[in-house]
Amino acid sequence: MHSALTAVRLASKLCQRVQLQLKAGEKTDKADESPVTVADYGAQALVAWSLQRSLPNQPFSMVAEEDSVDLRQPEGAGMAARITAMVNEVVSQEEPGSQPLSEADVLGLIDTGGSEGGSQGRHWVLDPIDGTRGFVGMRQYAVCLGLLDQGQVVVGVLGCPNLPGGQIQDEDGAGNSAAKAGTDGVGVIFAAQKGAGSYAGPLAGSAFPRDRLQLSDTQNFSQIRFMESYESKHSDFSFTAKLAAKLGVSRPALRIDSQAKYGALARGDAAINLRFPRPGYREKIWDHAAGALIVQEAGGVISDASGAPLDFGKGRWLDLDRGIVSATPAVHAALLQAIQEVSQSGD
Ligand SMILES: Nc1ncnc2c1ncn2[C@@H]1O[C@H](COP(=O)(O)O)[C@@H](OP(=O)(O)O)[C@H]1O
Ligand SMILES: [Mg+2]
Ligand SMILES: [Mg+2]
Ligand SMILES: [Mg+2]
Repeated sequence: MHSALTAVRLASKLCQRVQLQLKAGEKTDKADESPVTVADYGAQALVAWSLQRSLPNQPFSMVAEEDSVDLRQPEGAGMAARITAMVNEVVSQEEPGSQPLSEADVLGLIDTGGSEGGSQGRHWVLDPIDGTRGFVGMRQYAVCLGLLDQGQVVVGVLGCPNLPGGQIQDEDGAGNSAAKAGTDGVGVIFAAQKGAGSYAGPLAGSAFPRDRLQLSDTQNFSQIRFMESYESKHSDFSFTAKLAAKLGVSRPALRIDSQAKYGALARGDAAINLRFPRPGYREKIWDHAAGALIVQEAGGVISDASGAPLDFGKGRWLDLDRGIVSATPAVHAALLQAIQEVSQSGD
């Protein structure tokens, strides 16, 4: 757990620096049109560096989102050099006097994330920046690190540099309008260990997060609200609006990027998190592993749209029925019923 916290904090530091100085040329679009920035790559390299340094005698396997293929093309050379410089900036602060990493070292660290994962052994699961669109748009994003042991998530850590330390009261408080990293009270780290609970605390510093998160269940649907992606292309907002109406939830949706939603759910900012991608979209394990444990250890429930638990031991992807829903227990049960009814009504 200590190694995971350290790795996430280092990567978050790099992301915060880059978000403040983002330049248009440093963003490229991947084949699926999702963006990737120097910070995604840099954060992935730093997490791999930090974990290997903290745990030198353990076999290292990591399932992570990014790889160095584009950086090894001639067009990627400038970006690779800049990533190397940024990673070295953080490494030299962490380990003064150390030999700087070469570009080949950094590309090699990024590529340690190519593991297939699975139901055997231990594998780190990393999304170096979840919510890259939010990161580029100066909104929410999260550095997400999980540990799989025999196919089960046993550790989950989320670094959320732009998340307010207190509960989000309204949409504006969600930090959607501007990055406020470094401002007083902004920047939260969430951590969970299987069987040992979920905790939140300040991202800054190095203290173990101390606030134990325990969800209180409710059936009062007129008071609760739900969360969903900020990006309409990531989830079907018309379906979620029907679900909310069916449940009697009348408050407007809280739309924020990334797994910061899972942290926000675990601490009670909202009672439901809904995600219904277009048909055919395949969910990746790094988009949910860390957040799922944080929700469960706080007393929440997460499943696919038919109620089946998420299986993180099947490789890099999740196999599931339509969407992913998480909520407090009674609300989750009502939600599954509402999903059936709204789906059957066909309108
Ligand atoms: N068309 C699509 N439908 C659903 N999810 C998508 C998508 N395109 C990208 N995503 C995923 O949605 C994640 C962000 O989730 P959210 O909408 O909650 O912010 C992205 O993570 P990355 O930003 O790590 O690539 C990406 O994996
Ligand atoms: Mg991405
Ligand atoms: Mg992601
Ligand atoms: Mg990502």
